[in-house]
Amino acid sequence: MYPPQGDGAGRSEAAGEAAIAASGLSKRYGETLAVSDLDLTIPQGSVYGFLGPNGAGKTTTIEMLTSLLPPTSGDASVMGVPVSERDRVKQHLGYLPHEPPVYESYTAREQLAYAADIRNLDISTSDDRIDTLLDRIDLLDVADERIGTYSQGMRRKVGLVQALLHDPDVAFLDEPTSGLDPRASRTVIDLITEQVTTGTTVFLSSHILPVVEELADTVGVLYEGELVAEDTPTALIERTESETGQGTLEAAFLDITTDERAL
Ligand SMILES: Nc1ncnc2c1ncn2[C@@H]1O[C@H](COP(=O)(O)OP(=O)(O)OP(=O)(O)O)[C@@H](O)[C@H]1O
Repeated sequence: MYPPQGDGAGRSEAAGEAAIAASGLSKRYGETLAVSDLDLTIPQGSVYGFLGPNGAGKTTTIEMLTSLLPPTSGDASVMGVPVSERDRVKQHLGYLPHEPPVYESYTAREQLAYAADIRNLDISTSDDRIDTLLDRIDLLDVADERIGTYSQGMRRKVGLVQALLHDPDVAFLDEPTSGLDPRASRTVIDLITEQVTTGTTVFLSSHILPVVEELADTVGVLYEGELVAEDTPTALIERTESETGQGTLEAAFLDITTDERAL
């Protein structure tokens, strides 16, 4: 963690534990079974690409894994901590949701200082980290301008920095490159790659399949609430290539979510 905080639980204390584990995880909204009997074991320091068509249950899954939404049934843990223990789980997490939680009236620097304060980060080191990350992501020049004046892509980048600020054990990133131009997208991909080299586990949900193909060690495909495929990007592509005739994750995804293959 950056710096060590909370109950002291961190990557070293959770050595050997899966970063994310789920068993029979399900969520029902009335008649809708949004997530059905999901099992996951995601090792520390890996990138898990989480794919699925609109309405497949990705956001619902992420909200259960980040302790924001109680499951209807099943269990899940992050770094060995059950998701029912919200305060403890939150200490391990960074989360970039679909809508980055930022205040329009704050500057990026104020927003990130506020996030650091909430996380009880040491101010002298967090100020340096904020500047380093803002520079890394090409926002340093506008760091003292109000977020209300930012483009959607710039807000997304602030949200990403906010999610990574405390060097989390596990980062849940929902569409980190959505709305970014190719150069900004490349910067974000490189930043995520660097973060993973420090040991952070990334749970990456995105419809931008070339980004998932590049970053993910393992890809899980959710279809109507069920995990219908899980493998390395290469294996998923090879498995479907004879039918699709194309060697891309996008072609594999379209094939898998058309005929709903079993694991
Ligand atoms: N609060 C809610 N109340 C009732 N139904 C919900 C609620 N949230 C989600 N759902 C339903 O659960 C299912 C899964 O939704 P979810 O938002 O998890 O999908 P998703 O994979 O994140 O979709 P997208 O890619 O469009 O963001 C959908 O059928 C959706 O309508």
